[in-house]
Amino acid sequence: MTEGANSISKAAALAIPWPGPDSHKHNRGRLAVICGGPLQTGAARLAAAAGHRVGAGWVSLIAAPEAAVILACHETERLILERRAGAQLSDLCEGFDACVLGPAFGLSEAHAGDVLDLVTGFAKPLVLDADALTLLGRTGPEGDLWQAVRARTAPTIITPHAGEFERLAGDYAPDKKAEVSLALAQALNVIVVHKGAVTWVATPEGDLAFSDLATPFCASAGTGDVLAGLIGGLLAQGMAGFDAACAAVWLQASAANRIGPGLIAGDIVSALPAILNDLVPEELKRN
Ligand SMILES: NC(=O)C1=CN([C@@H]2O[C@H](COP(=O)(O)OP(=O)(O)OC[C@H]3O[C@@H](n4cnc5c(N)ncnc54)[C@H](O)[C@@H]3O)[C@@H](O)[C@H]2O)[C@@H](O)CC1
Ligand SMILES: Nc1ncnc2c1ncn2[C@@H]1O[C@H](COP(=O)(O)OP(=O)(O)O)[C@@H](O)[C@H]1O
Repeated sequence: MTEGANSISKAAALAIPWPGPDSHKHNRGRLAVICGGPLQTGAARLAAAAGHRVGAGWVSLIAAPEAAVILACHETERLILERRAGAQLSDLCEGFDACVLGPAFGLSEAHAGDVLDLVTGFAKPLVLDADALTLLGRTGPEGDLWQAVRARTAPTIITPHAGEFERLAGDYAPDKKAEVSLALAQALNVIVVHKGAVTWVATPEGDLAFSDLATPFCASAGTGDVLAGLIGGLLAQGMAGFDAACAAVWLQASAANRIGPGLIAGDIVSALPAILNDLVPEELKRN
């Protein structure tokens, strides 16, 4: 079944959108990243910074007041959107082109309700990662949330690591990673980015690609949050789901490889401009 799978190469990243003379911050893609509680803001900040670096022109972090104050102490370029009691995430995300939900979000019933609200009410491309996937695994195929994800018409990209994948689809043999990724993509009607030393990207239509490019120094907290943000940033700029996922996987691996030993997640974000400069059309290149 994996015979038709493509190895993700630089060509995937050459397809990313570039700004032109008519670009301004609001038409380069507006990305929303949903933040968790006040002690858990780092993961969303990593995702938001990655989405911003990869070209989204306007990136907002959406957080409850206690977390918004923490964000305000850290953020310079990202906008902070305070979520007052009773406000629905789907309402706050109106006007954004894509959204990332899950990194360090939380696992309570209220969080599960928020995930269901956004999955149902946000009709644009959505990246579900981390806690959003754990909550999805809890409801299982018969649950409201699973059914709501299946019913979405806008692209949904999920980015499970092996532990999160098992919560969604159960145990699998290591040599069946491609097959189980495709099966989950079909079962959930989503694009699956099944992370690890080999990362597989699978769609419900049967597209399949893989990357084994990334340094094992990627095995470090927050690197998956960066990947989720990269995908979100590319989706916000209008890239199709599978293309955005493949490009983000290549960019994350290439930026990480440029750092190597000592890598921590934020370094991937910092290494991106150099990687992008190697890809950008000549007239936009830094000299
Ligand atoms: N800067 C931050 O604030 C960060 C916050 N994070 C958040 O921390 C919370 C816990 O994240 P975890 O990723 O530990 O998720 P989980 O706590 O959901 O899963 C970890 C469990 O899964 C198992 N597992 C199996 N295969 C694994 C694999 N390939 N990679 C990771 N775990 C695997 C582990 O043994 C462990 O028991 C999430 O909310 C996450 O978003 C992380 O994203 C790291 C960075
Ligand atoms: N051994 C490895 N070799 C290459 N890449 C890895 C390895 N382990 C993890 N990664 C990559 O690092 C990232 C880790 O993501 P994840 O586990 O979700 O981290 P976090 O939740 O802390 O952000 C993924 O992109 C994954 O593909």
